[in-house]
Amino acid sequence: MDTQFQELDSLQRTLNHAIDTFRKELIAANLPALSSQATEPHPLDDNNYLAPTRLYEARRLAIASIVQLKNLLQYPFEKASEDAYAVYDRACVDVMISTGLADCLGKAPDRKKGLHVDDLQKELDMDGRKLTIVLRYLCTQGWVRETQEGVFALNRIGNELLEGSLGRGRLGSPYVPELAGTLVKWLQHPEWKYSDSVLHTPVQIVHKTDLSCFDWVKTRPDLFPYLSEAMRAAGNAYIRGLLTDYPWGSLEGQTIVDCGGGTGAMSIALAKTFPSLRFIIQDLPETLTLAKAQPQCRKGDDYHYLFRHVLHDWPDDDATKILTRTAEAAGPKSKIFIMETVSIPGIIDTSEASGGDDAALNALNALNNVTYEPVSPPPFIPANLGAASKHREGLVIQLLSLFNAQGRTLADWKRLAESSGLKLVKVYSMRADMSVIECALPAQKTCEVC
Ligand SMILES: C[S@@+](CC[C@H](N)C(=O)[O-])C[C@H]1O[C@@H](n2cnc3c(N)ncnc32)[C@H](O)[C@@H]1O
Repeated sequence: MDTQFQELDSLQRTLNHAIDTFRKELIAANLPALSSQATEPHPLDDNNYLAPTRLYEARRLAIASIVQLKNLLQYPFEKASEDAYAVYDRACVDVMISTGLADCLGKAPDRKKGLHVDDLQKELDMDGRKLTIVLRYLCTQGWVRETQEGVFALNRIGNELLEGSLGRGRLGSPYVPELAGTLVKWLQHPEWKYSDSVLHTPVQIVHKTDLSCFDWVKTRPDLFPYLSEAMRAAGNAYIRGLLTDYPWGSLEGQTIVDCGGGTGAMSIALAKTFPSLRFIIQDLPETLTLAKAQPQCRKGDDYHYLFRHVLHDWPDDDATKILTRTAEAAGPKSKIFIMETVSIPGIIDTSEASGGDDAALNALNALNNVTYEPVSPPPFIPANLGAASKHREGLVIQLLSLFNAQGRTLADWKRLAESSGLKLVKVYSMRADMSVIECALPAQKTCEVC
């Protein structure tokens, strides 16, 4: 390889290989080609479809290399300009959802052709001149396309903005732009900047309250439907990966206590797939502060404990209290399942020692469909696959704003388990935005119950 263009060549090779693999896998899985202009979602868009491992990884690698290439090639001033206006990305998507614009385009008599802004003006009672500018901006993000001057159609991915979709539920999480808007002030707050208290977050600044996020939400029942939709979306978007990439079947006949299980979405999905498993869903009608957290009343070897998207809401001190109560209740045979994101530092390996492009691309070819293992990134691709993990890191920063919560790496999860009297047994990667971090009592701990 010409070393002068090493980075460009390596990224191009990764992208080509990832796209070739993606195409082959689509054919092997008997799936249709992707089209941005299709009106119906592609089978890959369905949260109930689980992509074969090679297809899943090829897609992530392609996205990672496309954005690395963009960063390499783009005029830096234009990148800065894009970020200067990025706030409008979200604002224009909000316009699509909140004004009924997306649903209107979704109901166009000819969805492929779309609707003229004059028709949109009549239907929505909004100024067509202004809507044109909003819609042209949304074209740059891929949500819509302009089929003729002034005529706009919803692209395939735009289905995710329609009523009832998971994406719309995710976007409905209230006050996110306002919370993001206080980040600068909060990070430099004279008294709070080193605090990890749930009482010292952007929530208190935005809502001018002394209450924690959980307590403040109780004063706003009008927000409950949006919060529960956002939670449902976060939990269900990758449900098939969550059900497949951990050997839940090995727990046949046993009982899982779903701690902070909310409306039980995870337990219900598991119960449907593994009917011999039994579940106890624990949550509180009103969320307690950790100070009031109760000891776990289901004790001993008869129980395993599941925490999905619970510990990510809490700073380390509180998360340690939750897991310590669980360790006290667990028996030597109990498993503690933490289903959360394991943050990976975005380090880029450019050394020859990594085996170069070939090692990673061969690893992609060698993936089987029995066990899911993420491939190690090729040179010039960050270890966390960069842009392909933006949605995961986005959740982490949102939770930081809401709860002072922490993004945890593998080392952080291990430390948290150990400081709570548990040991980390194994991390199962999943075709999902979270992993199963399996913990248990250390061998020497004797069960207080049995
Ligand atoms: C982000 S939701 C996750 C819900 C569910 N595990 C899922 O994945 O769909 C966090 C849940 O933790 C619950 N929670 C918070 N504090 C709690 C406490 N002290 N005791 C029990 N549940 C609590 C909340 O009520 C909420 O249902």
